[in-house]
Amino acid sequence: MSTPHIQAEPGQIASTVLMPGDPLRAKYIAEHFLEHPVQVNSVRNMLGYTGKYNGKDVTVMGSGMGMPSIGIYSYELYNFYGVDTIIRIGSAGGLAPELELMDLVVGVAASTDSNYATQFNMPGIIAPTADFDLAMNAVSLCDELGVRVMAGNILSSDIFYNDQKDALLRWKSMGILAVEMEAAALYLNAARAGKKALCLLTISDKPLEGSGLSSQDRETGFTQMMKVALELVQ
Ligand SMILES: O=P(O)(O)O[C@H]1O[C@H](CO)[C@@H](O)[C@H]1O
Ligand SMILES: O=c1cc[nH]c(=O)[nH]1
Repeated sequence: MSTPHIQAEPGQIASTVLMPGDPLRAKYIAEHFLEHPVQVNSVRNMLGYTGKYNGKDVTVMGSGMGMPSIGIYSYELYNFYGVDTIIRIGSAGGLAPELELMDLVVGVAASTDSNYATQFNMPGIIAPTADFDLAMNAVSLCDELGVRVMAGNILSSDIFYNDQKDALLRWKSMGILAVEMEAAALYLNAARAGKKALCLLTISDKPLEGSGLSSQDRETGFTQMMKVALELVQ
């Protein structure tokens, strides 16, 4: 079996998948953290690897940027490959004043400006949420490791360069901690499939202040988040 976007054979994908947006971040994690990594996907260069971490099977695969992209990959992983848990490990723009570059954020819920949820035809507004145990365990692990972390509501936006200059300020005024571009679709696909998801983020930018990390740091610099995510693998 393969899908239009994933060439892996059945059994080549572990029940837990770590998903950075950047496929080169997936390659970096496989090469630096996994034992015996095997490449299981290269369709569209969306690199995926399966290996072991502390004796446990884990797959690391890119999601691409934005909700249409992670919507495709998470749907296929949950529904065609029997994946149980997807942990997104992404970069984000910090909105909460307490957040500094390289701090971690646990996305307990993902507010959004996207229409992704309309396909589910809910009779109201559904709140895309993380798996509670995964979120709690991630915060505990950060505390144990002495990693600075905040947990709460994040924004999954369709728009990186927004013409509405006050949009982020308005989300910030409602307590949104950070902005990224995938978690809401991931959480909704997990809910629909009856599966688990979490979005862990590293603050790579302070968009309201104009500071940010280099592209190289975004590819390889997020080792604390990578370790926390790998420790969450059951
Ligand atoms: O670093 P990743 O995981 O790609 O996440 C963030 O970075 C990209 C934008 O630069 C978007 O995908 C956003 O969600
Ligand atoms: O969506 C994103 C991701 C990283 N940094 C941002 O400012 N926005």
